[in-house]
Amino acid sequence: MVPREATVLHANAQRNPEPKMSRHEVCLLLGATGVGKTLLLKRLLKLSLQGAVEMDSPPHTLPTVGTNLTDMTLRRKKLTIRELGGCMGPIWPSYFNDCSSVIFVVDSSNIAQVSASCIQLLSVLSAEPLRDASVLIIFNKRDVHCTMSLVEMRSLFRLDDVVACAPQPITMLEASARSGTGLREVLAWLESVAK
Ligand SMILES: Nc1nc2c(ncn2[C@@H]2O[C@H](COP(=O)(O)OP(=O)(O)OP(=O)(O)O)[C@@H](O)[C@H]2O)c(=O)[nH]1
Ligand SMILES: [Mg+2]
Repeated sequence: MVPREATVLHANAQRNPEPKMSRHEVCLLLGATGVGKTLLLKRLLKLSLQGAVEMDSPPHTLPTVGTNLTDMTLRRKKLTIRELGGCMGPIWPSYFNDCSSVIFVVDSSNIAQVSASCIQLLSVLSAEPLRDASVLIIFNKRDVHCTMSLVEMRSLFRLDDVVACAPQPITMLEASARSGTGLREVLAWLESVAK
């Protein structure tokens, strides 16, 4: 049996949606399997707590089967980040109602997966409950060699048109959850959406 990340599994989320979370703002962390969401979350939490992260060997992660909730306090504002495992893709929309922001992670080193991720991104951006959400697209794994440049990816997948047509305010960032590049910018974006 495949070991799994310790998560809260809501397999019946469509039939029995969770009660509304009134605690804090919720930011959804979405993206295909293996793009680096859990590692990113671990790094961001450490960075928010310690102000710096030692980028030695990255902590081990396992595929998230279910959801992974992390509370953060950013400049005295509370934010809950809810990672939805890539394998949960078909039921992501069950979680769209109670969030105010979305981070969508793309593995920019996996060119075969990028086009599928862009299609997934389009369906997220066109979801009615997310109409007013702030959106951050992270091109992760920029530490891996031989990846396409962000300019090439934007042009190949017409990302500038996608962003221009979307109703949401969208920010795009390059990052590496492994090396730490771009994580401060991600944290600054989270601070801007936390209330
Ligand atoms: N080189 C490199 N590897 C990364 C980076 N981010 C994550 N990884 C690795 O990618 C693998 C998958 O990372 P996870 O964080 O578990 O991926 P995930 O998006 O949470 O996957 P699911 O939970 O299955 O949806 C792990 O081996 C990570 O160490 C990065 O920026 N660079
Ligand atoms: Mg995960």
